[in-house]
Amino acid sequence: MSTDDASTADGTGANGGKTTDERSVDEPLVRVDDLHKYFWENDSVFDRLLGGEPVAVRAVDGVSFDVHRGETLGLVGESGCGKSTTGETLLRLQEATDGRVEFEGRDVYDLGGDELNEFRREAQVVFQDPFSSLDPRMTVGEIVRQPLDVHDVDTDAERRKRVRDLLERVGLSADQLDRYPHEFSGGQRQRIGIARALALEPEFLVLDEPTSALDVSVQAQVLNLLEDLQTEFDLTYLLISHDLSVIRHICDRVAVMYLGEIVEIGPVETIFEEPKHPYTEALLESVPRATTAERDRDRETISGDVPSPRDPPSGCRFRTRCPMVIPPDDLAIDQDEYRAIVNLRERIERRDVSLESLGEDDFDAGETRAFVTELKGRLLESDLSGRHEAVVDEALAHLASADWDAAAERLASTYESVCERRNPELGDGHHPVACHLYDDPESTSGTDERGDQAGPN
Ligand SMILES: Nc1ncnc2c1ncn2[C@@H]1O[C@H](COP(=O)(O)OP(=O)(O)OP(=O)(O)O)[C@@H](O)[C@H]1O
Repeated sequence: MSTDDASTADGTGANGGKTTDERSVDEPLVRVDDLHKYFWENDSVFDRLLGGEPVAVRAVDGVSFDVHRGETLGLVGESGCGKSTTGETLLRLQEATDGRVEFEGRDVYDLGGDELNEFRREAQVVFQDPFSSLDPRMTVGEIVRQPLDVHDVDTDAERRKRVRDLLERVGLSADQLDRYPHEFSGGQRQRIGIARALALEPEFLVLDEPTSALDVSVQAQVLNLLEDLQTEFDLTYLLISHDLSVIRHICDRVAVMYLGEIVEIGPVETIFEEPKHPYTEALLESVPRATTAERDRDRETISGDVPSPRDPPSGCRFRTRCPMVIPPDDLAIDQDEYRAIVNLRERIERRDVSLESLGEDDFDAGETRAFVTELKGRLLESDLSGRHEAVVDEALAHLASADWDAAAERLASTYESVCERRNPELGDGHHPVACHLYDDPESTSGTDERGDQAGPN
């Protein structure tokens, strides 16, 4: 958690004559602006034989946020939504595809020479897996000392003293310097990883799932250690986690990520008590409940899988799983019925409906009716109300002649949602959310329709 006093020891003078306190108010330590990281994949033999264009995996697709001095910003979301790639790209461990990252006001991607070295000292990372991130052939002393050697910091004797101090500070004994990683438990190894990250006295740490490989009993100890170190060394954290209880324990603010984008950001208590985005609500709903009374309530999970970042849905990326997708203005329909028709539409658009056993082509009118009734029974769990049943019947009748496009168009013409046409913007302020449920009708009425955005090349 941030401390009230986020100032550093150097006092006044730097940065245009502002004191560090003034800087802490108006200038974030890290500023991420429209960051993109695409991985280009064209690796399968098939792809090469067909000579197809490489397909971008849009791991991070236009992410913007600030990290203020002394705070812990959490980055949360399901596996594969781009959290680690965001952390690694902003540290310049991966090359960005597009966008800008500033650290203390300087563009990280423009740094070279001494300035880059300094950034490498100031911004460090602690990885998830303390078993694979420590070199098994090095002693613990060598591991913690390595960054000091690489950056040629201090004299030999000072380095040795610093390593001993660091080990003690993270709760290990300086007598354990000559031992190897395999001689330590998971929690102790993570403490070694933290000591190594602190060796160069950084200002900023990316903590990438720092406790998720640890036993639950050890997790809280490591989180408490991270909190203590933050206060003692004026550290700023970006904490990446899929675990909401970890986020709640340690973060000041939370950014919620879905499929390469940030969908909501705000103070931790606000996000937990008054979530706005249906994805945030669904994430919170899917957390196991602490009390028996809470456990008795139905626990909802988020339906379906995260779509592929190679081909994300148009418009709002969560719309394919969203329990609150917005029907057209002129359509009176309840959400369950709308969701059933939206799902049916998607299957038809993907041609993911088996028609084989129903026969194909050359139906007469009576047979077409029977075809539609049979197909509807297979595809929909419950009956639709009058008007909607008629539209769905018309659409399914096109499938009797395997006219997939006509079926999809019939449904699109009645049921197309704003959620698929436009990608909602996150906006600014204390608690912004990227969801059309929160659109201001005045300001969005003239907005460009942006479906599947082209993104950077
Ligand atoms: N080197 C790579 N090449 C191709 N695709 C990649 C690469 N690294 C990550 N990805 C893809 O980018 C997307 C985002 O991955 P990332 O690891 O950043 O997600 P995450 O939210 O951190 O998930 P997790 O918690 O599982 O690590 C995933 O679809 C992943 O498969």
